Amino acid sequence: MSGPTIQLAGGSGRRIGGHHPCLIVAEIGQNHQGDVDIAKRMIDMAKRCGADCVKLQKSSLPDKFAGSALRRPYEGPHSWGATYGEHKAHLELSRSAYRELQEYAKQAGTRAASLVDILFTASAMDPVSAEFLEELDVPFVKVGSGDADNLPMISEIAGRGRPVVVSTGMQSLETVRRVYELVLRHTSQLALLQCTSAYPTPDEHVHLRVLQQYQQAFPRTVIGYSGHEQGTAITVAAVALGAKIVERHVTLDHSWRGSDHACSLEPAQLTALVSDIRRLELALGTPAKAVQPSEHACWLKLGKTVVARRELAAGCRLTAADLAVKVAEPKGWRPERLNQLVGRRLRTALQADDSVTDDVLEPEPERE
Ligand SMILES: CC(=O)N[C@H](C=O)[C@@H](O)[C@H](O)[C@H](O)COP(=O)(O)O
Ligand SMILES: C=C(OP(=O)(O)O)C(=O)O
Repeated sequence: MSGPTIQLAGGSGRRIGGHHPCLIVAEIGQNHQGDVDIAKRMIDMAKRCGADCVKLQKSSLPDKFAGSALRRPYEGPHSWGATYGEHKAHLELSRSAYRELQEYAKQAGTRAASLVDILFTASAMDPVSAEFLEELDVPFVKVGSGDADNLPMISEIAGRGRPVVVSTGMQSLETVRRVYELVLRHTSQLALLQCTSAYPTPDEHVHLRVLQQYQQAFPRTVIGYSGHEQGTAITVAAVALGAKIVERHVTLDHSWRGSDHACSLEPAQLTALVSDIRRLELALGTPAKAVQPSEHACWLKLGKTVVARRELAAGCRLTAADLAVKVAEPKGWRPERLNQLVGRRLRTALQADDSVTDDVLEPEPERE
């Protein structure tokens, strides 16, 4: 069974889920440090490393945060202002910057000498930003974990029919089920991502097996993974467990100021992640067990065959004690059929270690 798929919007023509390659999303988030030029460098980096999509986080600050949250002091090594409001204002890119970056992403393929562009989208951090992303005609709207229980906003987004990808950090299975049922009332274009919202996430809090739980509990949707752990191995494993979208924060430098850099992938890691996922997809193959053409050379060199255990005269009737299993030339009878040789008569004499081939045997007597 190939499983549900989503047709991405915005003219990309791409599908995700089913047998389609895993969509690899490079989450720029706010790692652009509030600087459009860094965001552009990150788009080019993501394209060069082979990611399918870049993603930012769009907020309208007074719509995402109450005054109390904007006024709270925010001091520390990752802060860009004395209050959380100042910090977030520094990191928020304007609507015109988003338009500029969307155009820039459209040309990313050309700059990387590739025929394929990189998809560009963002998470809608509030309903006003969700409307803006609709205007931008993004391939899908991302709903981050902080909004996974924001059913009013999710309902509005799903009502517009554009594919929606919901991360489910900080949520219970019951909440995720509500999201699933709500979105499916509007559209089938839904993906649910297992996520743990801890930066970085301790390995024991990742729970990749939730992917299997989601596949069973939410069979009509595409399942994926948004990771905040360190390194790439766990995200590759998520694909082995069936994730059809993976999202990871990316950075140009782990040591930069900002809460997300520590769990973000630098370019070499992103390249390795993409290459490992693509190798894994090939390696997952099909459930059909079959001898592969590439195994032939090994079989010729090391495959076993039935041989004479000792010198045997022409005309003798073979017993199990006459036969052994060894690597030999030429290939003769396969060891799994050794029992069928017992009672057969030899047409030609054999030396010890000679292969038992069809042409050393008298024809099998006709059965009555
Ligand atoms: C839950 C959620 O939105 N998480 C986002 C996505 O993973 C994060 O990127 C946050 O925006 C980021 O960690 C916030 O950091 P600060 O509070 O230092 O701006
Ligand atoms: C918070 C976000 O995502 P996640 O919950 O997947 O980290 C986001 O995309 O803005």
